[in-house]
Amino acid sequence: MEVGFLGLGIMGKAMSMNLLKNGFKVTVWNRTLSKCDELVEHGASVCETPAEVIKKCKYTIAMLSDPSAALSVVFDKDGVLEQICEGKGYIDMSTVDAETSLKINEAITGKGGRFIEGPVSGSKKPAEDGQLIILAAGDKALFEESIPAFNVLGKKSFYLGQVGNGAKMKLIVNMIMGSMMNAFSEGLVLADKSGLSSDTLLDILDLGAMTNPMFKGKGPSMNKSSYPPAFPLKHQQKDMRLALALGDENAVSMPVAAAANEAFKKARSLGLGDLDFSAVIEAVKFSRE
Ligand SMILES: NC(=O)C1=CN([C@@H]2O[C@H](COP(=O)(O)OP(=O)(O)OC[C@H]3O[C@@H](n4cnc5c(N)ncnc54)[C@H](OP(=O)(O)O)[C@@H]3O)[C@@H](O)[C@H]2O)C=CC1
Ligand SMILES: O=CCCC(=O)O
Repeated sequence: MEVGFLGLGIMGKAMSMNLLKNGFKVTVWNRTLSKCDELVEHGASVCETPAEVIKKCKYTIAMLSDPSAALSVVFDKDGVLEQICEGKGYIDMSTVDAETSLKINEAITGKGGRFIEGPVSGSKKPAEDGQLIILAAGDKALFEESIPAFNVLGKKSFYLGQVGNGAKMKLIVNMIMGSMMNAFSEGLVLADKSGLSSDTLLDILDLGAMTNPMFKGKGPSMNKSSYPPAFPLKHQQKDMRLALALGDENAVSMPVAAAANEAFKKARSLGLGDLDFSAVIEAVKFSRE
């Protein structure tokens, strides 16, 4: 199976590498073209524009930073829309809001192409290991045709119905994650400021009802003030912002998520946006100094 891949950031690079290792022919494009070099060394072909990738491949996956990037790659000059047509499928796995996904769906299907959204849960390591959780929605036949690729990229693929449902589900999952990360950060800082060992706190949490891979995976490095980016903080704040907008639309009061969003905004204003989202603990420390 031959696939195109647009966007080689932390996730896109790991996902496209995984497809290559599992026997897929992959044609890549990235805005900063030099980021394609490593993939080419592993057997990928490269194109200079998204339109060229779409022209070459029956199926193209995108993994881009945010709504504005997802829209620009489709609608701008040399973008996806210039070559999408009947017989071609576009699979956007970026985390965006439902409105963005619906706009892209309308444009793609208006040209005779097929579209699904497929945002993912899971970060850099699950992407490298093919252990993502795929939250797909849209054209059912395209979803089924994408299963061989999804089985390489992920451990489970959900089909959630109409376009927009995947985006909404993903934002809800990440809203919960961002709120949890804030509560966790406050606990670690409070333990430390109260004269307790935050490493011991991790051991205690790990033995009880709140044990989870996020606390277990990120806690030790947070206690060392180390935040190598797996999931960039700026993207987590984007997801909180989009989830809060979904709350607005549905008149759901979400004070916990709103407070978490403020902490992520504070962390961005401190210049921490490109670090891992666990760096939000620095905003908690800052507010207590
Ligand atoms: N990292 C993670 O753990 C996870 C991330 N996600 C989501 O996946 C998506 C990608 O995340 P991640 O790989 O971490 O992000 P990165 O910031 O590492 O990569 C972002 C990608 O988007 C491209 N891009 C940004 N703006 C534009 C634009 N205007 N036009 C074209 N391309 C653009 C970048 O290109 P360039 O290299 O030129 O800057 C890069 O390829 C995001 O939506 C994120 O929320 C979902 C699950 C987990
Ligand atoms: O969107 C990013 C999700 C990160 C994760 O699920 O660990």
